[in-house]
Amino acid sequence: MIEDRDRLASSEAREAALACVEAGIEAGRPRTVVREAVSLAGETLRVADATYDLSAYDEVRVLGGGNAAAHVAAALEGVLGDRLDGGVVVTDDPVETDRVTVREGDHPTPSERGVAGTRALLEAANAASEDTLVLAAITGGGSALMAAPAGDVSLSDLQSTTDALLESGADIGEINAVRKHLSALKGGRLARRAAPATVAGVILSDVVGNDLSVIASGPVAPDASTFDDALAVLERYGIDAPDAVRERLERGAAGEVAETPGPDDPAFERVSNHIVADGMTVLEAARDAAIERGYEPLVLSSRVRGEAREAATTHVAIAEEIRATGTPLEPPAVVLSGGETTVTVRGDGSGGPNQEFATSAALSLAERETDVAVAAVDTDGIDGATDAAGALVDRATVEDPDAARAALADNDVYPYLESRNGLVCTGPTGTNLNDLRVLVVR
Ligand SMILES: O=C(O)[C@H](O)CO
Repeated sequence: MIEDRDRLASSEAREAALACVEAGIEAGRPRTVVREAVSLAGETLRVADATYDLSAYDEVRVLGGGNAAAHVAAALEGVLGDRLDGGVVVTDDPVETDRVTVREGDHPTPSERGVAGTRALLEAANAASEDTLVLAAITGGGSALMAAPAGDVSLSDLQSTTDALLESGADIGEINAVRKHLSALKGGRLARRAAPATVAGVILSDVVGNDLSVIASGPVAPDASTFDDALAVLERYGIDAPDAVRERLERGAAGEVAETPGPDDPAFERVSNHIVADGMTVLEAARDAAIERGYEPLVLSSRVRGEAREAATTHVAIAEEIRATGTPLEPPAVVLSGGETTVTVRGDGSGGPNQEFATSAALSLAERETDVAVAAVDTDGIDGATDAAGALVDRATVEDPDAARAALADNDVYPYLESRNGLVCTGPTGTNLNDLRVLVVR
């Protein structure tokens, strides 16, 4: 899965870090998690801990979107066979499917083809009736991919607002509070379209804490955020949004545009959402891979957030303590964490949160001459808007600390890591379960 793996695995610690990354991503693939969570026995469809009697429905359709949505659709086809009637998903990682129509969109910035695919998705939702069972295939990346600008908001308004939000350092809950209030689908509006169909969400979470209303902006989940919240996010991060965006949000805050549906909305009477994989799925598999190689594992948290370069120095401090005093565990050890760090973009380069994490970690390791291998990847294989999943570094990565500092200052770590043979490239992995960080302490 990892390109040029032999070159990257130049020491035992680096090899172990790559093995943990591969095991984590593999465990989070839709074909693995869907087959575990969804099964069919006669007329009874099980989705996680819920069961659905298929004889009660005229049709079963898959509707949804996200980086891994086509893989989820294909896995559902594998389970349901000819009991599945069709459906539509919007994704940037298409795979061949027999019954479900796969429409391509773009991520992280929404695009024209994403809007067209989402239109088809909304039409399919409108066509659902009370005799339809909708399996909602929702995965991370869905907010950008399922683009449905509402009211007078244009696609280009949506694009510039999305780009500004992504560069602002706002967290995903804040970003999606805005996106939900500019959309005809997000914030539970897809469920409203599909009502009175029965909806079973088959969800892969890339959101820390698994808030259903935030994952892919919660197309089939009740939404507690408001137009006021969305305006507050623009204010907090100084986002200069286009006029149509600001006008819609202000009109909504004044009660002139309907709010997103909340938990008491009848649209959710027949909706249940099931998280079939999340960051912990990845961490547990990475932990098992570490144990197999004779390392003592420490799963720090699946909820690490904040500025990537700062999170890195804390992670390195933990590895340093393990080496120096055997606290909280004796080496050889593997420290693992998940979650989603962010980058506040001040420069004008290319990179992503995992690449900035790795560069900052490498700088700390070089400064302290600490012998630890650090891998940091986005499990979808796309860190930031680059073709790298992340990076693998150790203290030898940084020969010239000023060059590493300059790359961080300019948010331009991709070329720096490329020149230091640090980039980890996987291509799109078919899943999206947030970040994975692995520190191998020998
Ligand atoms: O699409 C999104 O909103 C993010 O990936 C979080 O799910």
